[in-house]
Formats: sequence, structure tokens, C-alpha cells
Amino acid sequence: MATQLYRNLRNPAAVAVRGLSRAFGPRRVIDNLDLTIRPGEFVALLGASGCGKSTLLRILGDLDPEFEGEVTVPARRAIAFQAPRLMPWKRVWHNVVLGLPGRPDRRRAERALAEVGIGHRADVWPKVLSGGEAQRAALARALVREPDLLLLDEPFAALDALTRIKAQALVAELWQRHGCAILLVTHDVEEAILLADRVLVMKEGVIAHQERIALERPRDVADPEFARVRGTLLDWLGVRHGAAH
Ligand SMILES: Nc1ncnc2c1ncn2[C@@H]1O[C@H](COP(=O)(O)OP(=O)(O)OP(=O)(O)O)[C@@H](O)[C@H]1O
Repeated sequence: MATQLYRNLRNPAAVAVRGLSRAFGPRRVIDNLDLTIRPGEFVALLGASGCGKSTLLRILGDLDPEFEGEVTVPARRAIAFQAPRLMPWKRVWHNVVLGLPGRPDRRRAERALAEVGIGHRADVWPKVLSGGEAQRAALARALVREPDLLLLDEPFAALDALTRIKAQALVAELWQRHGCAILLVTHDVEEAILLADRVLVMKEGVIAHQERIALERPRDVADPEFARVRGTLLDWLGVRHGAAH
């Protein structure tokens, strides 16, 4: 019989998933999937649209209890989505600490906002923020929880190219400073190779392929090894040229 288990362990893995399945009606979107992520590891998850990446992330974020299998995640985890999902009736600083126990801690929010480069936006309403700033606020809201596991669901997808590059650099920096494990869902193969220790390709409900990225950081897209890994991943995604959209 299938088991549903959330255990909150710090070690030895940040994430341990065994025999995970999730169906919507007759369709098994996740089908007996196994996955381990080490503490502090940066993992990127690629896969065709609709293959179940967000479904997996939602289960790991405790947002979907309707699964079968065994899921072990750290007690402290945070999730950020493509849309920043800020509450329009709370000022930016208040959004950052919303849901934390105790009185809203403005100083704590300001520290987190300063860390993502928008300390000066603490007092404005969310609607005033640019897309890049709103996404930074969402990152601050995740980081203020001091997560051992940060789940990122296409956080840069709606950003213009330049803002996106800056946001990627910020995430790389925050990851190095905080040392949390990250699972990043992205459609962008280059983004995955630039940022991650390991890139997974999800297909037919399982992790069909993985590449360990041995390149030193910061990474160079012109490096022949980068090109080789990109080619292999595009093959797994069924895309030989261009982006994996
Ligand atoms: N609550 C739900 N009810 C019914 N079907 C769902 C539900 N959530 C997801 N699905 C279906 O499960 C499949 C996987 O969805 P999911 O959002 O996980 O894919 P994805 O890989 O994240 O896609 P994308 O890259 O386009 O965001 C899709 O076919 C989707 O329609």
C-alpha cells in the first residue's frame, strides 16, 4: 500500500523522495519518481511544458497533500513562483514577513529587502514595484524564513533579458551566502547550466536524465564543456537548436 509521509530531517539529504506518484484523474503526472537533493545543493529541473515540474515543486513545498510515496523535506522550506504573489493591501516590508510568527518585524523585513537590493522600497505598495523589484521582494519573503530548502518555480520567466541576468546573479550570490539547497524549475537550459550543481530532465513522470555540472563558477557559455552539456540536455528535451520552450 502507498504511504504518505512528510518527515522533517536536516540530514543526510535536504530532499529524499521515494516512489512518488501524483495523478489528476486517469493521468499519472508523476509516476514512481525518486529524487535526492543534498543539503546546500543547487539543482535545476528542466522538462517539457506540462510534464509535472510544478506539481513536484508543490508537493515538496507542502502545497499538495494528494500524493503517494515517501517525501522527506527540511522543516524550513520556502517557495517562490513566477508571479511574485504579493498582497496588494500590505506594504512591501509587511509582505516580506507576512505569516511569520509574532508581531510583524519591520527591521527583519528591511534587512531581507536590503539583501536583495531593494531596501529603499520597504514602504511602498506592491503595485509600485517594477517586475524585477517585485520578484526580489518575493525572494526576500522566501529568504527571511531562513530556509534549508528554497523552491523556485520559474522565478525569472516573466522578466526582461537584462533584469533576468541580474536576478540570476542575485540568486547565485544568495545561494552561496545562505548555503540552502535550491530546486529551481526553469525552461531555460542555459540558466540551468549557469546556476546549478546538477541539472535534471523530467519526462514521463520521472527524472529521465541528470547532468552534473563540473564547470567552475562563474560559468562561461562559450566554454566547450558548457556547449556539450547544453547539447546533451537539448537532446533529452527533444530540442536540438534554440531554447527548450
Ligand atoms: N490541480 C490540477 N488538476 C488537474 N490537472 C492538473 C492540476 N495541476 C496540474 N495538472 C496537470 O498536470 C500536468 C502537469 O502540470 P504541471 O503544472 O506540473 O506541469 P509543468 O511541467 O510545471 O508545466 P509548465 O512547464 O508549463 O509550467 C498538466 O497536464 C496539468 O494540466
